[in-house]
Amino acid sequence: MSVDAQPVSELPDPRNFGLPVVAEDELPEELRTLVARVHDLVDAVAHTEADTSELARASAAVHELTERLNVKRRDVGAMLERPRADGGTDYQTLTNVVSGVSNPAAVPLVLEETEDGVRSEFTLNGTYQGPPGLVHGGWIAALLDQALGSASAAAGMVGLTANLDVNYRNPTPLNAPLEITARVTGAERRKVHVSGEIRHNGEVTAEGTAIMVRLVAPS
Ligand SMILES: CCCCC/C=C\C/C=C\C/C=C\C/C=C\CCCC(=O)SCCNC(=O)CCNC(=O)[C@H](O)C(C)(C)COP(=O)(O)OP(=O)(O)OC[C@H]1O[C@@H](n2cnc3c(N)ncnc32)[C@H](O)[C@@H]1OP(=O)(O)O
Repeated sequence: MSVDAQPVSELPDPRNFGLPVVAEDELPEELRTLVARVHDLVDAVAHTEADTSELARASAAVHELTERLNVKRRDVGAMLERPRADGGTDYQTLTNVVSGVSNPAAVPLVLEETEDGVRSEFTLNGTYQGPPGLVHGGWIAALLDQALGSASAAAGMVGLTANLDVNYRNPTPLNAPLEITARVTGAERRKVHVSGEIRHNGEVTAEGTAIMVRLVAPS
């Protein structure tokens, strides 16, 4: 495969796409704590066997809380801006459902840059259940999509997924340590070819390839 697309050193500025940007240090620690607690709450609700009066009390409390938080809402599409170790700037969608820092539904997946791409270790609780005790295949695809897109972005080539191909090799367990890795394998014009895997105890449970099509900032 030919590699004739030169990676750009800087990611495109989301402001050029009309998106609001939030600096990482503007994000209060209290929000991060709330996100982590609501993440645990979802798992608790999914699995609770509390009695009906307890359920009614919890339901009223959550409803009241939702109304309070909705009084002041962030724009959809807000991007989180943070400095990179190499002096550049990294951007992430703040509410991304797989890795968004402010999204309690997110895994959350914290992808670190490696020599050849990106990598993360993570564990999925019962919220992500598909077959009994196993991770839902759609979420496996979402995790791979995120890692593949991040590998492309880490190489300076931010794009949208045009094509995603996933093979499920072995069941992916809940509540067990998992590893995800992804890298760019080639690029031609605006197409970026990426591949990645999810592993449990070193064994591949799922692998994926994708074609990301690089974004062109509006002029
Ligand atoms: C939105 C602004 C964001 C600003 C961001 C700034 C900074 C962000 C920084 C970091 C982000 C970090 C990480 C990102 C991590 C994860 C991302 C998650 C990824 C997703 O979750 S993303 C959601 C799902 N995704 C979509 O929502 C896409 C819907 N779709 C489209 O929006 C268009 O379809 C598009 C844009 C894909 C292409 O459209 P287009 O008009 O721009 O390009 P065009 O058609 O000319 O194709 C150009 C070349 O791609 C080939 N090509 C096209 N389609 C193909 C296909 N299906 N299969 C194989 N090849 C294909 C053609 O054959 C041609 O190839 P060739 O050069 O060889 O002729």
